[in-house]
Amino acid sequence: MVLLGSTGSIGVNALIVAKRFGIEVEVLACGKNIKLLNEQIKEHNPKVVVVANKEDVYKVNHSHVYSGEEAILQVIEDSTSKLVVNAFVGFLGLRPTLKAIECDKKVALANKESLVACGSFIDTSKIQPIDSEHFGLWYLLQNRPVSKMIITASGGAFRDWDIKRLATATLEDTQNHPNWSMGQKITIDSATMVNKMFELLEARWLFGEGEYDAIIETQSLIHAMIDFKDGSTTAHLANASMQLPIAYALDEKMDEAILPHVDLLKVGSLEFREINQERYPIWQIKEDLLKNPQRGVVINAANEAAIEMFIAKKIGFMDISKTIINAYENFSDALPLHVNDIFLIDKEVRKFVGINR
Ligand SMILES: NC(=O)C1=CN([C@@H]2O[C@H](COP(=O)(O)OP(=O)(O)OC[C@H]3O[C@@H](n4cnc5c(N)ncnc54)[C@H](OP(=O)(O)O)[C@@H]3O)[C@@H](O)[C@H]2O)C=CC1
Ligand SMILES: CC(=O)[C@@H](O)[C@H](O)COP(=O)(O)O
Ligand SMILES: [Mn+2]
Repeated sequence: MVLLGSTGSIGVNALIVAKRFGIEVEVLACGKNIKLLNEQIKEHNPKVVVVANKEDVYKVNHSHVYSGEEAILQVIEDSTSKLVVNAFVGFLGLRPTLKAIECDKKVALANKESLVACGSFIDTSKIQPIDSEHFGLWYLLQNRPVSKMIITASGGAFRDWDIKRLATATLEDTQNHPNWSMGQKITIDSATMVNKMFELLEARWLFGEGEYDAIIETQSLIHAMIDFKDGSTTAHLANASMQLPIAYALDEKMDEAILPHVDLLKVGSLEFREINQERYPIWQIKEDLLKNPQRGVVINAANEAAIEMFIAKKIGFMDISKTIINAYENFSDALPLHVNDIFLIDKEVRKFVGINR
């Protein structure tokens, strides 16, 4: 397989699963964590390696090392693997997703920003999602009429904070996720509830038009539920580990125990909450966005630009959602008609956010 983002939270888990299934690793690509990359090279013996920066190439213990975005695309094109695992974070992951599909490879897709920004131009028949909620929906779907698909949210780091304190939340505070250990960006997205908004869009592109919604389940043991037209509701429960969705994305014939079952007697009770617009202002645009999913490119770009400013301490935590909503309103008529428009709109939105902060 080709593994993009090998040093991240998903990448590390993907290598554990690949080793267990005896899947050969042809390519490893990452950003700046060369120490971990060198350990991965030793253990997985890839044919080719790609890092973000030219200055790091000499630090990598391998004879075929390339750097930069163009090299990633070239390496995908040259690879013989039929599977690309895309675990890059952010808009950076989109071109590799498009390239892998163009090369007729199957994409095990963790990089949700690809679908959020460009879902209308992505052939989802080539994609197996690595996201716990979409894996849950995929697992539950059967040939019966569906009334609604529901995904769950943990509520993120601030679900129990007094709302008045949220404006003062720091980057460090955002990283205090109640249930999952993930990369920095998605953990911020979880705290703002942008992650769940992204996941509703992701679901819309993966499973088609229909009713989608999200609720909070505080332990992240239920990942997805389906309301069927007949009045039945089914739920997907699994312990909070990405190794299960990854295992299915890597091996369709998966027939072994990956996780211990959820022990409901130990769990005792589950708590559900509504997603409140005062705590999570991004939820104000949920209905409109689900009616206009092609506008995901705007919220993705505004979110990435706002997070950069939050990390640089130029804006506060609650300004992230404000920035996204402001950009969403300003770019109300931005309709991508071609895949190239996605890259143009992305650039324009980032410029707008930079000027209007
Ligand atoms: N973590 C999770 O449980 C889940 C994650 N996802 C999605 O999966 C994706 C990855 O998330 P996660 O693993 O948490 O993120 P991480 O931040 O942990 O990992 C991101 C990976 O991308 C690499 N990377 C970052 N910038 C560059 C660059 N410029 N060039 C090349 N590589 C780069 C990083 O390299 P390095 O660290 O070496 O700089 C790292 O390998 C995201 O889209 C996220 O939303 C979806 C569901 C669950
Ligand atoms: C593990 C996974 O799939 C994440 O997307 C997770 O859902 C994030 O947690 P939140 O539910 O807090 O957004
Ligand atoms: Mn998820």
